[in-house]
Amino acid sequence: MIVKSLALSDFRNYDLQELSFHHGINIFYGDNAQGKTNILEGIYLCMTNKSYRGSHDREMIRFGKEDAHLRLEAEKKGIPYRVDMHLKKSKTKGIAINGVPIRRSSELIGLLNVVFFSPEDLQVIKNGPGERRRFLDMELCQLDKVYLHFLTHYNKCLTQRNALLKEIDLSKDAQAMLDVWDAQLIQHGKKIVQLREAFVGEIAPVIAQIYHSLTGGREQLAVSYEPNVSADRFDEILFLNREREIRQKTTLTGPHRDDIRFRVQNMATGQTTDIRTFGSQGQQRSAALALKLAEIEIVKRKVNDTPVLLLDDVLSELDSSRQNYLLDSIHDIQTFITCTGLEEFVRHRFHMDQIYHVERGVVTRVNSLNSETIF
Ligand SMILES: Nc1ncnc2c1ncn2[C@@H]1O[C@H](COP(=O)(O)OP(=O)(O)OP(=O)(O)O)[C@@H](O)[C@H]1O
Repeated sequence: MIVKSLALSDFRNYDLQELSFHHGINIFYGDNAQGKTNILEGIYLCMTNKSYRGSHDREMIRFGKEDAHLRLEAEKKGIPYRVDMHLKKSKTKGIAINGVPIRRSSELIGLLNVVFFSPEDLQVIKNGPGERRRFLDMELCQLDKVYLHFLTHYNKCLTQRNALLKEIDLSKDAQAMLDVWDAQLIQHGKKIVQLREAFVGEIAPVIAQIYHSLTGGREQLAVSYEPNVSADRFDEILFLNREREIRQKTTLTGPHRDDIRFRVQNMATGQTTDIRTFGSQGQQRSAALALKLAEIEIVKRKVNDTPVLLLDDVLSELDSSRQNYLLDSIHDIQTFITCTGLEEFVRHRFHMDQIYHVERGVVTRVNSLNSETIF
């Protein structure tokens, strides 16, 4: 799929900006804090209803304004889509798809497919399990509406159950209320565990294959799902943990405590290491890159079309062999890259289809490169 255009008004540091894009590689370059990431954020927001940075709607509205408007035109499998978004300071945003307002924002999710890659994603292996769960959730929600449904209900239920645990005594009435929440937690939690298990099972061999070629066959990566509790034993373990949860006033059992394990085997020595805690920075970065590239592959398989790729300042964080690997892998995908300068692109002869210069919330198309633009 491709994003054809984006129009922003009063979004972040943009007053009015209209942009059309190339179906290949689009580069946004400029100094720090000029508005490059804001463009990617606008694209991502229109495609997923969420800010990749986790910002609230009101934070994305231009300082001093009450509303922001975004319009994105895309094409998926030859079918055109238009997303209009109206962000409001103190009300929920309005969204229309092809001119028709939607009642629930979940209707937008999964319609268009995007993969975002930022320097923070390179930390996903070494950071805490919350980041790895976030990866699972973001992927699964885009690919599976059923997952989104279970996750939303599970999270609501978890919040209610934790609120009850904060107040609960051991009286019969309170325990009966807990039983009600437990039944729902189990019902939705089991589905989440099963869907995560299937997803990791599918993505693991793809990650392994990419990692293998990234390391020139020297290392093998095994990725596995590490559920806090298996779907079969959820009821039993939740019941066993009840007293402890009442004492600690929080839910200790369930997929909100899951993780993904990354183990690397050195082919020469046979030694296996859990790279979440013992990996070198290089191993953790290669695994994170493999994870992102596998994400693209899985979207391609499931949707039968390529996702759009957003690379936010990520190339400068990779060494040249990983840069080359990444850029070689994405030749058939519409890509948006932000960077502070073009020097590296020119030096390594990386392919660029359209270049934009970003300065103080104004984007201009660069039609020819000269030494002034590059250095
Ligand atoms: N709601 C807002 N209203 C107006 N300006 C904003 C708003 N939110 C952020 N900004 C401005 O946007 C700019 C940051 O933009 P952005 O994050 O896109 O930078 P960037 O060009 O990607 O920089 P870097 O290379 O440092 O990542 C800052 O100048 C910031 O003050």
